[in-house]
Amino acid sequence: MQNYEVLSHIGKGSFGRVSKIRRKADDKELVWKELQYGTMNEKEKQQIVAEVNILRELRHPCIVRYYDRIIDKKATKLYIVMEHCSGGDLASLIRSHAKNKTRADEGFIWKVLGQVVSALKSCHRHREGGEAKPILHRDLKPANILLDRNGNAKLCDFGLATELAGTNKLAQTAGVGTPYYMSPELVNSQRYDERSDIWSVGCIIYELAALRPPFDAPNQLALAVKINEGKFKRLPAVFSDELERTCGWMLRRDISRRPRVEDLERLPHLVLPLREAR
Ligand SMILES: CNC(=O)c1c(C)[nH]c(/C=C2\C(=O)Nc3ccc(Cl)cc32)c1C
Repeated sequence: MQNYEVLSHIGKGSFGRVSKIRRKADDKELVWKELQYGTMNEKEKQQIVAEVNILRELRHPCIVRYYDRIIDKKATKLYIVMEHCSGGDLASLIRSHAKNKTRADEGFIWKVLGQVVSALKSCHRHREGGEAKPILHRDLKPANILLDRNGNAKLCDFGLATELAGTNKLAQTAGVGTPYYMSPELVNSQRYDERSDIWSVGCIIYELAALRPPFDAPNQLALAVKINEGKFKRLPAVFSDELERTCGWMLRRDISRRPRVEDLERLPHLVLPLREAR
């Protein structure tokens, strides 16, 4: 703890408070997520251990970097030290556009989609010791997509991530938020897989364009009905048919008709321009 100085409290992750800190050795600005494990049950403690292990295993430019973990046994607190992203999170950006009655640029939206798909590919296609070991995020939402100082997207908060694909488990949403981004199979506690994360990405990209989620309701029961109906308004006319079609593809109710990361990578807007021949 003495190696860091707390600068400010900047948000709330799953299970804990997020603070901006300074590493005294080199003045580097980082964050830590503070977790009070003394009041956690065994399942929550296992989830925290899983989150740290997953963060340590995943190294990707579009996933917030893990630096360190500190255990304060006296206070029964765990601190996970990670990369600071000065651009904040997409939820704040969406709120700001809605407040100022402005729209996100379509090019930016495609860039965010490309970077999130790239990050998810490193999760869904994770391998360990030559064995496929897919990692599902399971809690993708605008607040869990951060922006660095150059406006590049970074996935964060693997607090509900799991290394088990396809188990018939309902995501235990630790937060109290309304599950706007939950797929039909999770809502109906049916079998799910990596394409449940893709549904959430569809909701996020839709909301970044429309400034409201595709499925909205005053309570969780009404929201579940809307998610199962699967009907949502067309994006504002300023956005291209291709963005509209791509959101519709990710928001297919039938999980087998939804794209996987490789399908999305082939979208023309996501094929990164080849470097000019030198
Ligand atoms: C309005 N939001 C902010 O100002 C903000 C900023 C500048 N950074 C963050 C959050 C994180 C940040 O900068 N790095 C992080 C790593 C892990 C997690 Cl769970 C969260 C963060 C936030 C919420």
